[in-house]
Amino acid sequence: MPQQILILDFGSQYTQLIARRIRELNVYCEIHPYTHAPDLTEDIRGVVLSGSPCSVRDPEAPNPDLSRYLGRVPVLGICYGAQLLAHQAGGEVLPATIREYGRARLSHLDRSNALVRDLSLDSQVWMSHGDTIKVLPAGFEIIASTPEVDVAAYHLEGQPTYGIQFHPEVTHSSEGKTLMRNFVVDICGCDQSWTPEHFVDSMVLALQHTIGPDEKVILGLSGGVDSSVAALLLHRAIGDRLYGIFVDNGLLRKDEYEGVLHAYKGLGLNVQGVNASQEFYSALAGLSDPEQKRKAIGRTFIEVFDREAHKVEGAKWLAQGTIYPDVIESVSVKGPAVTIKSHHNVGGLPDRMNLKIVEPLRALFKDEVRQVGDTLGLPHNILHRHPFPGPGLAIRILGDITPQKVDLLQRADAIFIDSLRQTGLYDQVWQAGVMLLPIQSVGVMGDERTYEQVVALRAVTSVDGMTADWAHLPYDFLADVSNKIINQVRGINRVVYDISSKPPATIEWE
Ligand SMILES: Nc1ncnc2c1ncn2[C@@H]1O[C@H](COP(=O)(O)OP(=O)(O)OP(=O)(O)O)[C@@H](O)[C@H]1O
Ligand SMILES: O=c1[nH]c(=O)c2[nH+]cn([C@@H]3O[C@H](COP(=O)(O)O)[C@@H](O)[C@H]3O)c2[nH]1
Ligand SMILES: NC(=O)CC[C@H](N)C(=O)O
Ligand SMILES: [Mg+2]
Repeated sequence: MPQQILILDFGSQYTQLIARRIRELNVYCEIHPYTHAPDLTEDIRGVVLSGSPCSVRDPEAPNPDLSRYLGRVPVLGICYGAQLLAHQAGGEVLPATIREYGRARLSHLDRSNALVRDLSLDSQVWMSHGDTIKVLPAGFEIIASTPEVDVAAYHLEGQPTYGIQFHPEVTHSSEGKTLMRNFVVDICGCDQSWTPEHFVDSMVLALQHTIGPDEKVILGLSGGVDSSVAALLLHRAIGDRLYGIFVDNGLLRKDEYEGVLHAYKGLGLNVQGVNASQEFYSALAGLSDPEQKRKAIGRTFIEVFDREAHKVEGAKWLAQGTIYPDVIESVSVKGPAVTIKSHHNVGGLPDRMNLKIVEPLRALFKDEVRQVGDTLGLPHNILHRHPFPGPGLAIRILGDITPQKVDLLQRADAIFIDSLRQTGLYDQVWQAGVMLLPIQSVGVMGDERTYEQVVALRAVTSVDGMTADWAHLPYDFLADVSNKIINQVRGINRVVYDISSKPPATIEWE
């Protein structure tokens, strides 16, 4: 196991950001819910306690026994974490007279202290709290203050235990990164060796160790980043004992099936293309409810995949492109979120297949997956491909699905995406696509009345797809795309642009 920082999660909205900041320092870290705090092991070099929506004054609030860490490795409490350490040691945490959300500036700093050594006076920090530490326990010293908050940061004398009221993990804390570096590198002594190259080398060894010398692995490939990077890693570890399966569900974009297969062959991957369009169309026939469509697609994926996997004799493993946010969400302190959309998942294979699961990307965030892909030589067009949903165009055709509608949408979508590429706008938006609406509208073309379909263009900016804003594409660009679609795609006489953010809308329309 690499050296690591343990992050105990108390349910803060910023916990993943703490992990992001530590990973950016090339130090490995893991988030664990406070209810499952692991024992101290040699690889754990320090512990960060996250913030929380709870108040330490509430008898029901999280209050785990931290004695297994305190005094033995450095501990940094952030916001709730800081309040909790002070509260447990006999200090006093009270509701603040004014609740503080937003910017503040440091007005006092003890620069002899390693945590805040190179911060500047007047540095902006981000506050988000309703409680405040009024009285520090014996032995705790203040190392930073703001005009509103005396105890903006503290240190327990003689021990590597620290607390900060503000949030160094958010970018609004202008020297937050420096503070995190001081803790992780100087105080915990981590050596910043967690790099993509290091990850590739150690993961290849680990995969060779886990997967027996004659065992075969099956992997569903989609042409997307996650499954492609997983494939390259596995290929490096076990060569042609990796069997990739790429399913044409009849819902891919124009020329995508051939293009993706071609790219994979070029990478030396052992990939089988399976044309199952008719099966998907049959399963979708007559369905127009979004959830029913998603479920039918998920079911058909499993049937096709199951059948194809059985053709690979001696397969022992199923590989999946699961990434870290998927893992964290399933063990989150906040519990499972309500279902907005049922995401299809080829991973849901029937138990009777008896395959063991291998997930080489489970520890990585999306941008780290891209860095690893880059290290492994994944071509730019796959590496920076916009995300594309597994159910494909079926969730961009509102209402029931027919091959004719898929064909219409494929042509409109190709014009939009090609135009984005040609104008260099493709890399500036996070995801783009076209929606085929279940309505017709009146138009006039060459003096004749038309009564044809409407499409909506969708382009968003985002960091992780959880929230998104509509992309402010230039009017001239939109005008050009609209013209091209209406002139070149027979059956569409009107183009609109979707200007909804997420939330309250979602990126896909179904
Ligand atoms: N057409 C397909 N054929 C085979 N497997 C598929 C197909 N579409 C999706 N999958 C499987 O479903 C998984 C989930 O898809 P998802 O879109 O979340 O990830 P991805 O396609 O690998 O990457 P990205 O998020 O960049 O699109 C994929 O990793 C892949 O294993
Ligand atoms: O693999 C996938 N299977 C699915 O069922 C699925 N549904 C939505 N998406 C993608 O997820 C992101 C967020 O989409 P929404 O804002 O529409 O929920 C966007 O990037 C969507 O394209 C899916 N990806
Ligand atoms: N961001 C936080 O951790 C807040 C801690 C606590 N709920 C407070 O309001 O002070
Ligand atoms: Mg995908």
